[in-house]
Amino acid sequence: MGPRAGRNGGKIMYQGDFNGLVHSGTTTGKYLCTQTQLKKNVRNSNGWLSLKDANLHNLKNISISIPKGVMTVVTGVAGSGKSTLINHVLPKFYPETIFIDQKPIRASKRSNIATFTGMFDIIRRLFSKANNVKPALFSFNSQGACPNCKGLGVTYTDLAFMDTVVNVCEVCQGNRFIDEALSYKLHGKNISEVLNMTVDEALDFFHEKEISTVLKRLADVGITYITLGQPLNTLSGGELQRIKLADELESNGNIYVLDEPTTGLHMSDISQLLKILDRLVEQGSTVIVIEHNLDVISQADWIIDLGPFAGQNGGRIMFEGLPKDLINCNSSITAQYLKKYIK
Ligand SMILES: Nc1ncnc2c1ncn2[C@@H]1O[C@H](COP(=O)(O)OP(=O)(O)OP(=O)(O)O)[C@@H](O)[C@H]1O
Repeated sequence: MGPRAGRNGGKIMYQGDFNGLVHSGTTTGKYLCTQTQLKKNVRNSNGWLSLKDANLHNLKNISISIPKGVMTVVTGVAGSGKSTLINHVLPKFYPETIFIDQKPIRASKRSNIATFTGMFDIIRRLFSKANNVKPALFSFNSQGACPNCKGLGVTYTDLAFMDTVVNVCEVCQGNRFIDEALSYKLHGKNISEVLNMTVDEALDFFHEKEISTVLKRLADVGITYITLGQPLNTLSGGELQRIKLADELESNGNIYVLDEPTTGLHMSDISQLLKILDRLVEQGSTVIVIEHNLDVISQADWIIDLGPFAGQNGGRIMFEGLPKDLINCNSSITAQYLKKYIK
């Protein structure tokens, strides 16, 4: 399916056998043709995070140093202790660690990209100033809300023993606002039309620095095609992860952890994710990724491999060091796979 995401997707790009897909010229086909290579120029660390005597769950009293200012990938078979070490032990030593995951941001049906990024407050102020009325009139959470759907744009009908039925609000026709709010315009568009703009369209529409900076960050992580008003609870895990990363793009000196961030991502999404992680590192942050995906492992500056097996048969450090040296580590299962699949 493709060719891209959101409104720009939804078309069948190819159907047939695997061989045909490889030669189809589609984005998926092109990625299947490319051979993964180990990163040649790894970055140097600018310090170390030190974890001592970790014995939680299956960890065998291990002590380890994780390089700062580079991307470390933590590998090992399922159940070897990766999450225990990085998600549970690391924050005990470094509570400032920031976890970026694919989980819902806020379950609220009312949150969207515009509210989450703080852009909506600025947009409401612009509407207010242009029309000399209160900003609250342009809020679907208060004064401007359609009274029938309470600003949700849809109504929910609970049916016993069946899924809730969702209908477009018959009063506002899904645009969430009362008529008075919709009668006011900013550069020729009403507030509902603005929320229906994609990030790309909004970048053309808004020239105010406060808004375009936020929009640019979203575009940088590939969120160009989502409308400002799309509820956060309808975004995919990969999209949520990118929105969280967009929020961090200007930060530096932080410690970020991502636990299997490639889950559910297409190969082209993975290369975009790697570019974002690189940008965080270039800005002076430390990135630690727990991953099984060879495309990510191959781009590490430093690798920590746990094993040898799962549960009580795991919890030991099999390897820590540069990716090129892992290849020669005979006791590591990860090394055997790296040798097979990576040039
Ligand atoms: N809360 C817990 N209590 C007891 N044992 C646990 C707990 N959490 C994890 N374990 C065990 O510790 C071991 C390591 O689990 P962990 O989740 O760290 O593995 P992992 O390498 O991250 O695996 P995966 O790749 O499947 O996520 C496993 O045997 C697991 O069953």
